[in-house]
Amino acid sequence: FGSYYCQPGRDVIVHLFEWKWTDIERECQWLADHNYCGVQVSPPNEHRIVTDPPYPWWQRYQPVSYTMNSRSGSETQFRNMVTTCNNLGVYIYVDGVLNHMTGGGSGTGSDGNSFDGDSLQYPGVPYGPNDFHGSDDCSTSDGEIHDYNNPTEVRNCRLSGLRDLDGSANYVRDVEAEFANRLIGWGVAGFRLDACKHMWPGDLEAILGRLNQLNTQWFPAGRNAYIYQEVIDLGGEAVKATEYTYLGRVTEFKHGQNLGNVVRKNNGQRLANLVNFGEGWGQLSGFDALVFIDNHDNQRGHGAGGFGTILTFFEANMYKIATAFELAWDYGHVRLMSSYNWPRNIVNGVDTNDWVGPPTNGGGDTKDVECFNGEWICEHRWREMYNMVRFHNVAIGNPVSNWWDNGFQAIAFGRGNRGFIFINNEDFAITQTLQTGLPGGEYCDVISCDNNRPPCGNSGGACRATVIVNGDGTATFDVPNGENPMIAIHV
Ligand SMILES: O=C(NCCCOc1c(-c2ccc(O)c(O)c2)oc2cc(O)cc(O)c2c1=O)[C@@H]1CCCN1C(=O)/C=C/c1ccc(O)c(O)c1
Ligand SMILES: [Ca+2]
Repeated sequence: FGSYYCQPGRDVIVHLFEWKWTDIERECQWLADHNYCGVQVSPPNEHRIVTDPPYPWWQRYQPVSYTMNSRSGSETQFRNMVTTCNNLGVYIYVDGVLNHMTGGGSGTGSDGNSFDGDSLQYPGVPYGPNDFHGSDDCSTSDGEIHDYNNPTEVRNCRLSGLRDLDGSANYVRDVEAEFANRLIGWGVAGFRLDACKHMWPGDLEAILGRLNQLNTQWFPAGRNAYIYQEVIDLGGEAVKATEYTYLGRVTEFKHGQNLGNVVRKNNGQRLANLVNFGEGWGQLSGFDALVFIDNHDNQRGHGAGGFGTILTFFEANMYKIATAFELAWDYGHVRLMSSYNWPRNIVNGVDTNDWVGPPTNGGGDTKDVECFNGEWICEHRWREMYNMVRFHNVAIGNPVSNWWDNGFQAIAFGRGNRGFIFINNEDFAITQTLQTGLPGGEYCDVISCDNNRPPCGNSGGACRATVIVNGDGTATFDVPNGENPMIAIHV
């Protein structure tokens, strides 16, 4: 389940976090025009409506049932989005929350179904007490996870109060597989499975074994759903990401942590050290890894070294450096984050507003997306991002080549004869003549310009001088420091 299907020349997926289905449907034309492979969407099934704090983003991660009315829209809107996007060759990956239901307390979900977390009643499914882990599965006094060095506790006890489903029960496995198969029938291409660290690999295996193959209206016959499992493994815990790689891909959280530390120059880290970035840094095999700079949770300061490590749109210049490297490098399946803005307020290392949900008119609705209006960040639409997606696509299948570094904070490397990038994270400009491996000719810097070949397109005056590659493949790079300290060229 670790291999994925993209239209030719496409590869990168983007997480349109908390976008409504109607907005994603509209965005798929632009995503097709810019050769993105697909979109990760927020959990589409019925979720709790949390009012204290008011409508936090993590209410989506408290399922009430598997019916399809959520903050992002209705079943019809979801199915229309899948059809429109699939017809454009932009595929949909669903965020599946299979480990748990809600926390304690009772109420009504986003699709009008009641629930009672205290008595373990979810009539919208239906689930009852028998479908959850109990004291014979979880041995802690309060039923909560406390010891992350106890793999049974991590799987069978409650994660921050969330009612923990018994994934060993055939009924639970059948119900969850039926939910996934319903979506597969509509044309969904795969799933991001939430909180897999808290599920037994064997239980996940049983659910995946129940999945149908993808809808042949859009996919070749015999293709399995693409599966990537969220396992937050930064080392130091009993549960390892490698326990899940036999089932599909696994999120590699060390990737964003390492790149954040290197680009921030934390504890003497150097860009030159990236020469063997990937498995050489103790990360998963690139063929098992789903990689990213930040995700919806750690962009809010949770985990992975908190605010001093993970890079986000708040640190835009460093974020673009890390993303350009990630897209030019040849490791893992890349997922870009696309965020909404919120009033970050760090007090004693914690963001007091880390719960804030997407832009709303109040009352837990979500406003229509308008990129760059101060509310929706749309990182995937930043020129530096979508132009490096094109670099990434052009370079697919070509090895890293012609590596150069200055031993410190400046590097350059190519991808066969397809592309070449120079990244200068020093605090001074650098001029260097290097072997690029590219055919001779005139190239535009795709970081600052619109096009890869003249006419470069001025992109608001940002476009820097062109790069002349000589017949022998050498070229001279004049790379500034500071804002966008990179030059990237490709055929
Ligand atoms: O302080 C919080 N949580 C306690 C810290 C535990 O963090 C959580 C982890 C978590 C954190 C670190 C780990 O190493 C780990 O194995 C699990 O995974 C979740 C997954 C969910 O589907 C729903 C959740 O509420 C959580 C969660 O609370 C706040 C308030 C409740 C939601 N939440 C949160 O912070 C919500 C976080 C969250 C929500 C969805 C995610 O997919 C995710 O990765 C994190
Ligand atoms: Ca569990």
